[in-house]
Amino acid sequence: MAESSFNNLTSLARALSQPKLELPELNEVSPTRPGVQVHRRRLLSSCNSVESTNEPLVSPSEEARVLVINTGGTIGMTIHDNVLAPKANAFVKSLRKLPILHDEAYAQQTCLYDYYSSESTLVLPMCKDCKRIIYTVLEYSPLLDSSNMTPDDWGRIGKDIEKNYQNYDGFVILHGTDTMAYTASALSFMCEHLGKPIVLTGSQVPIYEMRNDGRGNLLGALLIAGQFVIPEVCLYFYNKLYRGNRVTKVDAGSFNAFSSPNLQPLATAEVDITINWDTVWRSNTTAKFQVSTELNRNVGLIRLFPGITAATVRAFLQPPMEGVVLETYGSGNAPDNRPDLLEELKKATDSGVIIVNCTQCLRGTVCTSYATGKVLIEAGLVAGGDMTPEAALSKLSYVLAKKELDLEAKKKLMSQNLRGEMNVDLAGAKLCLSNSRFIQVIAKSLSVSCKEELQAIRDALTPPLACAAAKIGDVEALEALREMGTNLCLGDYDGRTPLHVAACEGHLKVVQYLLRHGATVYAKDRFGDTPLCNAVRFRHKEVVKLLRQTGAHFSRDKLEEAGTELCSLAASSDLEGLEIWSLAGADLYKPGYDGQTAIQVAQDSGKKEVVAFLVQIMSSNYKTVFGEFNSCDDDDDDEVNEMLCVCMPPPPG
Ligand SMILES: NC(=O)C[C@H](N)C(=O)O
Repeated sequence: MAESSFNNLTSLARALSQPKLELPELNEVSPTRPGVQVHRRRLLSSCNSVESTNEPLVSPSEEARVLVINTGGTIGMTIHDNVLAPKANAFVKSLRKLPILHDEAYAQQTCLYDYYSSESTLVLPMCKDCKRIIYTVLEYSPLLDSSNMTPDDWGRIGKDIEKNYQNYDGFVILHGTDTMAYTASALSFMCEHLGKPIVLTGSQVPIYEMRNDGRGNLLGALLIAGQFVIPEVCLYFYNKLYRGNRVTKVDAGSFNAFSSPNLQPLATAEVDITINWDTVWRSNTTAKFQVSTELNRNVGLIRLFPGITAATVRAFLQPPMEGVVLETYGSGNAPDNRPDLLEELKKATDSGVIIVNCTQCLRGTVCTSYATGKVLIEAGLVAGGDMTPEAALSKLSYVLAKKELDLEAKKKLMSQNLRGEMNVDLAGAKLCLSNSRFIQVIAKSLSVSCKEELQAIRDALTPPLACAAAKIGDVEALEALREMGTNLCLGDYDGRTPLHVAACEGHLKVVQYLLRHGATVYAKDRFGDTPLCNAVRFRHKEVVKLLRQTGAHFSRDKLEEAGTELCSLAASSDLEGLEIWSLAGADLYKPGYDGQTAIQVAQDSGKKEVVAFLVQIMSSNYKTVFGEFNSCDDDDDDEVNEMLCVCMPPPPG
């Protein structure tokens, strides 16, 4: 494998040295953004209360938006009758007074509250990279101690994320710590084809107290959700970002309350925030994000202990029980001298109950090294690998709710890795690029000795190599790079990913390949552009369609500026441009900076073919949204006419 990958890379290197081949030109693929943010600028200029500060105003392309869903937990609790309980409607007010969590001067200067029409929208002070993170807090009522949470609450969170998915770059869920590992695990399964970060956090001491861990946890979660495209449900606590379905609460009294025993953290927030990109889950889909709130409640956890009676096990496994996590000893062992117990387990699995074998140990995996483990396979249990009991339970709940699957298919899903919750490939650990000859040869010629330097070379070299392969449409080279462990969602020095480059070039096959192998449609380069913006700019219709199908969308600011862009395309009779903007999701009814819509511009300048073209797209968009209308039906005709009246200017006089 190493040899063939090396050969591929050699041919890639050879291809790169051919004179006819052009390396990606930054100017070509990184358009500037004329006419940006007209709407926000208008608001800014109408804002009278601008106080001058020394800080430069940040254009909205350098802003990220995060939705904070506050479900409760200690972070927002106060003491009543000597006990801690959640306090409603106090959280945002208190954040406003904390300069590390809200920059009031910037909010006033940029008319933040007017623009987002929300008093619950706040803004962090400027980040190191001059980025602003704007966050809106959605507070649930009632706020809950997480001991009171149920799967209904998980469903509510999931639905709120789904509803707001397009409007935010990331999501932070404030949650009590007691059941946070369960919620994080459940959300990780419920969120299908996730492309943006969802970060759960909370605290051990309320944010209102002088010494607390809430401020640091919230700040860290916001910085991660706003700055990095980590397409996972994560949990941030005490300077570490974990995969949500790998954590467990291990300490009731420490700020360091969580542990991820079988997977290293996804990121650490020390002097710098360092993301461990090799561990971050990579999306591999061309499907849109959706939340599945169907969960099966007939599931449970039972912990084996010496002397457990068969009667206890039998009672637990009675209908309506459909799925059970059995917490076993060590590497998945149970007594093999207890036929009564094994018989109860066998009876249950024969009658269709799925029983998953998870270890009681904090660290390690279930395997069949012992006779005492083998008996459980014979009893029909599914091996849970290194899953936490929290993850196994919520996975059961999610999988059992899939009505379209039969029992065998459900069991198979339980033993597969769905969201990085288990490691099923411990034996065949992948060849890592830092071990490959290619990198080693370069490292040697640069006299690199230590692992960190080798990694730095790998991280600097592989994204541009992947971008170069994307530029020439070379899927084979990309495959070779991937097989050697390259993370294809990483960007080059300008944050431009192979997907950006393939979108510019219109290489549909490469785009398809990348989307199935870890690329994210939400990657923004240093100019704030996504692959969708690039595909629109270079007019690659099929790529635009595929990116849209995968859930790509314009940002709020881009949608604002679309009106002006559409008017100028209409004025220059650019039908192709109008079509591609419409395919990319621009609203053809959106007025430009002077209040005119594209169709009005075309009408005023006598461009009949443009008017006809726009009417045609608008009516076919209308049919897609509202279904085919029957021309014999007067009511439907009225609806279409009404629609056309809206987009047409009023008759003269
Ligand atoms: N630290 C906490 O948040 C504990 C609290 N009882 C909760 O889970 O809501």
